Amino acid sequence: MADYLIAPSILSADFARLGEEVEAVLAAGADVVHFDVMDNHFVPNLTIGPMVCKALRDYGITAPIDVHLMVQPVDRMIADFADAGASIITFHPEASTHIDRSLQMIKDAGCQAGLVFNPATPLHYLDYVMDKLDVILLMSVNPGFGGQSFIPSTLEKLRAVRERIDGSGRSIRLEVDGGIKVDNIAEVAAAGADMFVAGSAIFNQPDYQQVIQAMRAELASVSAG
Ligand SMILES: O=C(CO)[C@H](O)[C@H](O)COP(=O)(O)O
Repeated sequence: MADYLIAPSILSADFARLGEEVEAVLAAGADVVHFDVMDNHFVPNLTIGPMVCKALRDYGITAPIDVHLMVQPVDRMIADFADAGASIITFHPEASTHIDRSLQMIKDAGCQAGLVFNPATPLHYLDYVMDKLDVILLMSVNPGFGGQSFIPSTLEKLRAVRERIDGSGRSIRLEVDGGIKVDNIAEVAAAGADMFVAGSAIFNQPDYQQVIQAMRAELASVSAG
C-alpha cells in the first residue's frame, strides 16, 4: 500500500478540550496534526497561533504538527512556530513577498517546508523552488472555514502536480485540504494525493477511529488498483 498520511484538521475540534481532542484523534490512528493558522487578513477568519502549538507540545503531543499559515505577511511567524514545535510549515505564495527566502527560513529553522495553492492559484509558483519543497498542499476549498464542499477541479490540479513531483524525482508530499470525506478520499488519492487533511469528516463524528479506518480502507482499495 502507498504511504498515505491522514492529517485531521483541528479547526473542527472542540477547542475547549484541544489537548484531549488531539490525543484522541492520534490514538484513533491519525498520522499528523493539521494546524490551521488564520489571521483575518489573508483569510476571513481568525484562529490560533504559536502559543497553542507550544501548548500541544507541552501537553505531550509528539506527532508531527503540520502548520498551515493562512497569514500575510508570512516570515514573521516562521521562527515563532518553529520554536513552538512545528514539524512542517506551509504558506501561500501570494502571501509572501520573497517566496524562496520564506522557504529557506523554514528549512533553516529545522522544519519541513511547503507551498499552499488556493483553488484558483496557478502552479507556476512551483517553477524554481521544487528543490526547497517537502510538501505541496492543494486547497480543495477556498481557505477560511471547515465544512465546505470539495471543489472538483482540484482533481485535475492534483494530477498536474503529481506529474511535476514524479518528473522532479524528488520526495515531495502531495497534500490536499478541504471537503475530504470517506466517500471521496479514494478518488483524490487516485489523482495523486498522498496526504489528506480532514476536519469536519473526522471531528464531527462520535467515533474518530471508525472514520479513520474507513478512510484507510478506501485508500487500500486505491493501492490495490
Ligand atoms: O484549511 C482549512 C480551511 O481553510 C481546513 O483545514 C479545511 O477546510 C478542513 O476542513 P474540512 O475537512 O471540514 O473541509
